[in-house]
Amino acid sequence: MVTTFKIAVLGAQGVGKSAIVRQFLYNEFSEVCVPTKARRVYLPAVVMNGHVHDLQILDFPPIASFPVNTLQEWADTCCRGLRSAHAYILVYDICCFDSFEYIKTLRQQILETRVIGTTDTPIIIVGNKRDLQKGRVIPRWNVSNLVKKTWKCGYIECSAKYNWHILLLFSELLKSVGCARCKHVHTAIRFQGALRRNRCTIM
Ligand SMILES: Nc1nc2c(ncn2[C@@H]2O[C@H](COP(=O)(O)OP(=O)(O)OP(=O)(O)O)[C@@H](O)[C@H]2O)c(=O)[nH]1
Repeated sequence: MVTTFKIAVLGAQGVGKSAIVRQFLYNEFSEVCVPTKARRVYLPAVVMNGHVHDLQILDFPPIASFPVNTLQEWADTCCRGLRSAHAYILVYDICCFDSFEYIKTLRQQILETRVIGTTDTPIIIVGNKRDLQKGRVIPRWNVSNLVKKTWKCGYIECSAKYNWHILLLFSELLKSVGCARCKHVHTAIRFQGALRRNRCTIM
């Protein structure tokens, strides 16, 4: 049986959302900053412990706010598919305080506006640009403590530039989505590079 997991990647402008997704899917990184103008949809598949899982990764441009209802979601083409995601990756730049404030607000909006019964949708907080950690603005311990203990969310720091912890991020996410057969997902997901690349489409 093939299961599809819909993953929404959100964050302020320039924090590295697209870089994370592209590093995960294509093992590539670009220093060039190309702002995301419209929502991009990638449809890769991952093989985990011998089972194929379809992923729908949605790379969103920065959004003004999380849509409060389906009507608002559909009125804004950039937001489509946001409310029905199975998991959220909220990315901030460890060198930019405002980008952390942005995801803080977004997380609160997600919790307040998601439909009843879906409040257990996993949210993973990602501190990107770990390679620039000399410019870190909030101590790692403080963020990690807040995110894990108070928010009860996963916390991972990564560097899309150096492909550091990118695989870990997606494997942790899939585990938290509740993929029952994914106990050893970290090893198995390494095969993702050989996946159906032709099915990765940018819409
Ligand atoms: N040093 C460093 N630079 C990064 C990293 N990830 C992304 N960047 C750079 O940050 C800039 C923005 O990256 P994007 O992936 O376009 O960021 P984004 O969040 O998708 O941006 P928008 O779509 O405009 O919101 C680019 O110049 C990237 O090269 C990282 O891990 N380390």
